[in-house]
Amino acid sequence: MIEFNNVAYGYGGQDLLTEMTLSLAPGSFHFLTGPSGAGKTTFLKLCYCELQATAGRVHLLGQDTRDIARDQVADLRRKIGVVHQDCRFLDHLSVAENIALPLAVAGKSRDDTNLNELMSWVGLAERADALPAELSGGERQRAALARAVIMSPDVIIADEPTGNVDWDMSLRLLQLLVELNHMGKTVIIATHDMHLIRQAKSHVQARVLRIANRRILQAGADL
Ligand SMILES: Nc1ncnc2c1ncn2[C@@H]1O[C@H](COP(=O)(O)OP(=O)(O)OP(=O)(O)O)[C@@H](O)[C@H]1O
Repeated sequence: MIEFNNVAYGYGGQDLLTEMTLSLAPGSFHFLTGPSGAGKTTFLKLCYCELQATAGRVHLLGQDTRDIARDQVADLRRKIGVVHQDCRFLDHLSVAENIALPLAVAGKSRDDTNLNELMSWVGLAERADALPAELSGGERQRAALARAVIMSPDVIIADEPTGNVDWDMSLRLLQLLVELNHMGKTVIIATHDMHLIRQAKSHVQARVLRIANRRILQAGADL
């Protein structure tokens, strides 16, 4: 699903990440951890073709990212839902309209039944008409997750989804991501939160990737 073969990436000519070789299987659940500034967001960007490796090969959903033409990147990204660290919304659109935005961008019609189901699933049915500015941190994260999955992607990437929410909300977000994984989605979550990783153990077979010394280490089969 996601394969790295001796991949390196650096900003401004110096390698931030190097010698990354790994394979994330379809339907797998991975946490990505490591110190602040280690390169977690950078690694995730390589996983959704926001950045191109400066060395080595990255295959996403069977395609070598070097061979993907600019106009094909949008197609690929529709198969990879991303919850960004600083989830941003269009302030003048309602929560429901923001969540449905990827459909409009892709030129697809909006199915209100599906949208309502999705909003209920993330617990935002009552907030459909609210504006983004009126949402709490946890509601924003759940709206961002709903927006990331509205195109039914194969892969969900979440960058610190529980960074600004309390423990109960962290568990709720984790539960949603576990449910997506149980539906067959490949899930990758960057987090500093070791409690969250331990908590996941009883719900999902998760693996941990750790960035240390510019390299990605697989932390073994268990947590
Ligand atoms: N566009 C950029 N140009 C130059 N340097 C960058 C750029 N983006 C990130 N960096 C640098 O690369 C390093 C890794 O950043 P990255 O955001 O990938 O780390 P991270 O592990 O996700 O950090 P955090 O846990 O704090 O979010 C940092 O030193 C950062 O300043």
